[in-house]
Amino acid sequence: MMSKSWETNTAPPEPASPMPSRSIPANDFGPRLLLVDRDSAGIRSLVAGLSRALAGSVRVEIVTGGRAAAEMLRGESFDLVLADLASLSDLAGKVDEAIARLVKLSAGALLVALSEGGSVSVAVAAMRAGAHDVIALPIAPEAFATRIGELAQRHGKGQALSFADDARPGRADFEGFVGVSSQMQHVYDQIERIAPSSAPVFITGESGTGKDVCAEAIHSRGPRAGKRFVAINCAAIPRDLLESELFGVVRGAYTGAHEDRKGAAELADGGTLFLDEIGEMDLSLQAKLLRFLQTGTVSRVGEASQRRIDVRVVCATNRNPMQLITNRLFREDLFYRLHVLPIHLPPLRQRPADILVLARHFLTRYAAEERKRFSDFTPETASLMTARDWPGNVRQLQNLVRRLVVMFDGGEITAQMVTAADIESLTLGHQDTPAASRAEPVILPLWQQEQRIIEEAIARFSGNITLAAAALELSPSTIYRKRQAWADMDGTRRKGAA
Ligand SMILES: Nc1ncnc2c1ncn2[C@@H]1O[C@H](COP(=O)(O)OP(=O)(O)OP(=O)(O)O)[C@@H](O)[C@H]1O
Repeated sequence: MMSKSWETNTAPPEPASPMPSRSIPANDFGPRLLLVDRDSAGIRSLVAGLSRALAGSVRVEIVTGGRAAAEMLRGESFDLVLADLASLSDLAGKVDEAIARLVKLSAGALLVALSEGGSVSVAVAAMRAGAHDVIALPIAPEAFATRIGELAQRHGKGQALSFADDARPGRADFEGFVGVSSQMQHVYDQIERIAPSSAPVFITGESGTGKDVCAEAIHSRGPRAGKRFVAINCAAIPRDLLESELFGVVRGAYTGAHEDRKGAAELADGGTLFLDEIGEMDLSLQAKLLRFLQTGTVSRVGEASQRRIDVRVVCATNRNPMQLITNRLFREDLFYRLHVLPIHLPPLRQRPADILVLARHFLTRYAAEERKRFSDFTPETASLMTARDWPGNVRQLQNLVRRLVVMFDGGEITAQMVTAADIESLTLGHQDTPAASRAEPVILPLWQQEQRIIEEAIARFSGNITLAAAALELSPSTIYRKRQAWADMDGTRRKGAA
């Protein structure tokens, strides 16, 4: 087996020169990287830069070819496997087969494929076979390190693949974000690094992790800060209206178009256009968005002429974009146009250091708003809060603290108070059922139960979706999206019955 290794905290190799062959260090506390390549100076330079940026005594093993990689993976475990797709042909004839074999052998490692001028279909095949990501080469060393850091955070390898401290003290807040964790420091650094560029940004993260906050931070930190930031939520606007909301409309283009109107893209000219919940955009509008990104021009609905527009596009989704592509709900070509600078916001449960910091921040803010005096959380409550999973992320924590402040008069927040405030959200929508119907419960499909709970919450707040969403710890856009889906299902059923 052809293999070499180096340890970065002692003697990082010169980027373009051959790697020194070293024995494996006895002291083995840092991350472990396996590079599978074809002796490519470009790739080795990237890996040398990455390993210098990582914290700890990084050990890098290099093998040429997929078979050697498989052999290495059978005997040792790694934190990160970087596989140049062009070097795997000796392992299997097809890229997906080779990647699938490496994935199987590298259990627990982050597996990233590198593709030099590779086609989109090869990248998708590698992703489908289990690669965590495919990075197209060439790429700048800094962007490469950022991408690996982002993937490590996303796939729970943030601790093993943490970046060396750059001696700057951790920031407790940043452009609307509150959070001291190393994961959030990484997010702040990424925002600072990408803000000056005009390239599209693709933000991913579970609902409530702060994707809107992130988009605004990118705008505020960049050279377009003096111009407009225009956000459009692709899930909240009915499908038929989204095109005119995005690109504008001329008078008479359709019934109800009473006047010429600019769309979000035109309004954002010179500034930033934020496309939230991009995964919900339908395929025909995706084609128009792609054309806009390719040409930099828009046509209002009902108008033949083109208008040139200069916007920076930032988009966000809480869905897995690769899954959307696989299910043919999102165009691959549009994805690769938008996915130039990716940022992932880690869920709150993966950054427990932020939970109390955020809880105290919201307590201070809402207590001031409600003119009440709260001191702090009791130690027992603090550990209870830190141990929770927070599936609704920061939004759920924020709503809970807001309810606590509204429900209680002040003082120290106890575990009992938290439980009481929580029960309120859990029992929302439950009503006493007559004994007879309790005796023979009818089990409705999950979507119907969900629909009932959501509609009851909306009714309870007199039709105010924002308040209903807050009580249910959902985003308003999720409610809009679900209502649209139920309406579509209704329409389909009616058509079927006719
Ligand atoms: N790190 C943070 N610090 C302070 N507030 C935060 C942070 N993250 C999120 N928030 C707050 O949590 C709420 C939800 O954030 P945001 O709307 O940005 O989430 P999201 O990821 O876009 O959610 P969704 O996908 O449901 O739209 C907002 O009120 C936001 O201000």
